[in-house]
Amino acid sequence: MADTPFAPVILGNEPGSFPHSVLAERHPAIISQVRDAFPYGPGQHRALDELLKSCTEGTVEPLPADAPDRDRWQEWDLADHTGRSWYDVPWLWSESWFYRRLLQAVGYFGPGAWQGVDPFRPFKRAELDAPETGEELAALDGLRDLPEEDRARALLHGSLWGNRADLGFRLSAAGAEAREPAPALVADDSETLWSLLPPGGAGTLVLVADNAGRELVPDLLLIAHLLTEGRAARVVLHVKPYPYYVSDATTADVVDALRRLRTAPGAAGEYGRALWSALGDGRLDVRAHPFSCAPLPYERMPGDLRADFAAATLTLLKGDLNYRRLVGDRLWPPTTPFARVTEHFPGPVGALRTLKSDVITGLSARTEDALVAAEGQRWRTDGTHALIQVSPAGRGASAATSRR
Ligand SMILES: O=P(O)(O)OC[C@@]1(O)O[C@H](CO)[C@@H](O)[C@@H]1O
Repeated sequence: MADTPFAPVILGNEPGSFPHSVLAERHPAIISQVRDAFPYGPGQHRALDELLKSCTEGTVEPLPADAPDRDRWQEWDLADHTGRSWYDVPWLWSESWFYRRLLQAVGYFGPGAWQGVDPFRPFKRAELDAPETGEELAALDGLRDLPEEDRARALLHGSLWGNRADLGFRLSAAGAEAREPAPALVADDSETLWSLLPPGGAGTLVLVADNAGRELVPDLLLIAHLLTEGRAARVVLHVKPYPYYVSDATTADVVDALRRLRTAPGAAGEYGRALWSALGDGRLDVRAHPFSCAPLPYERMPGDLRADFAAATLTLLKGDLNYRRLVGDRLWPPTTPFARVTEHFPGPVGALRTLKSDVITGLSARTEDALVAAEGQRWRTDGTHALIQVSPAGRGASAATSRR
């Protein structure tokens, strides 16, 4: 990134800042929610107590010698951060570390009876079963008679705004759901997006999912539309290999959402059944790559994942965390071009995100000025603004074109 301005990596050590509040308040709140949701035994309670102490006033500790992912975390900078306060290492890193340690505390990685029991499952299930989800699905019937472009646009916006449904975010942004979203996007490259996914195109879309439940459902509906209308011949859906950031989608969550969709009445049920058969014949594929839970920016992705993204016509990343990982978790000047900070990406890439952390790029000076004049800096984190950003040419794009 030759002439990209210097931008500091975000740490969590500034009291009063959003990252600090996540470490000092959100993580302890998550521990107590998880503790209340399961009949854990004394060993798990002890481990949760230790985690609470470590994450609020302790330092990063090594993983046990028999941890199955020890080598991976060594590659992911664990040795560099061991012994340092959680607040003094990159915020992106300490957040991922928190979820890794929480799963360890409740026995998720086993061995033992609690192996594989998702500590966030009750919260995710409650969302999927909520009456609002049924209402959103029923509303799909109203789209039936619209021209294809209008349905595509409505489903794209459904997927975008679905990103407000983030359970971790709601823990610390009280009233976030109740606040009205701002309808105008702070950046909107949707024309470029649609030019990469034209009707009758034979391309592959990679969609990197974010939250389960009320975000994953509209993501799946968008995918169903793209496949059934021939805007994508194939879709690869990337999810998390283990529970993460409370509501992030895993394969089990995809299955839950598909079962919910398949049995819904009307258009939603049709979409659900179309997705079910697309999985059966390989037009839709689900992947859960270990790097999806890595505490690192995508710039450091491993070769096999890079190859997956390079082979896609377009990779769309959902949500705030994926955005931070895509552009780098740094305090960029907001007018830094999105295309420049995503140059490292191996192919065309886009972001669908509601703004829930300080990181932002690709704004016009006019948009930034208007946001600051109206709201100070609150627009960055309160989840009421959204963007669609697309860069049609990552570094590997020319090489990948021949494969598309
Ligand atoms: O990725 P998502 O679900 O859109 O948002 C994740 C999030 O809630 O978690 C981080 C703070 O913990 C922020 O980046 C963001 O607010």
